[in-house]
Amino acid sequence: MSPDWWHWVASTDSLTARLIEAADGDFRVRLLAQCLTRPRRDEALALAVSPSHYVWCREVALCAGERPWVMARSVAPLDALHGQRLGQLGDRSLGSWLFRQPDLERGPISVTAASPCTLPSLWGRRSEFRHGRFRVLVQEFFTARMADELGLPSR
Ligand SMILES: C=C(O[C@@H]1C=C(C(=O)O)C=C[C@H]1O)C(=O)O
Repeated sequence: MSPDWWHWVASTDSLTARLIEAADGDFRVRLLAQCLTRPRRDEALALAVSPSHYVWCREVALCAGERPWVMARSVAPLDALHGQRLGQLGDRSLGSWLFRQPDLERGPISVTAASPCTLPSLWGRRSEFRHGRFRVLVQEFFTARMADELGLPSR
């Protein structure tokens, strides 16, 4: 992986904050879906939950203006979701809420070249955030559009 991509994929601070800066403030979260659903098999494994148990799922496009730079899919087990009021996030960034939690912990970031989302992406990463008993697996896929617009290499 090139150092330019490593700067994005391996960062442990808020991706939202980095995107706001890179997009010169013209950053938007486009909510694509927010629902209760069964996790994908790899998500169930990562969260150590049964694939038959429902999870909270949120899919967004993190955009510079109208142009998707990152596609994100976050899934959280329901048992510790109560009282987190994430259903009202709407087009506010999940990160803007996560990084306000004083006891936030972030697990290791795993990287993949695969991308299950529709838009072509060059790199994907995922990590688990914890805040008390609350856990959320956050998966982000960096699009080829972002690479083009930021002059990032193809790998
Ligand atoms: C975890 C963060 O939040 C980002 C925002 C998301 C959202 O609004 O659903 C999802 C994943 C992240 O890319 C972050 O800012 O690092």
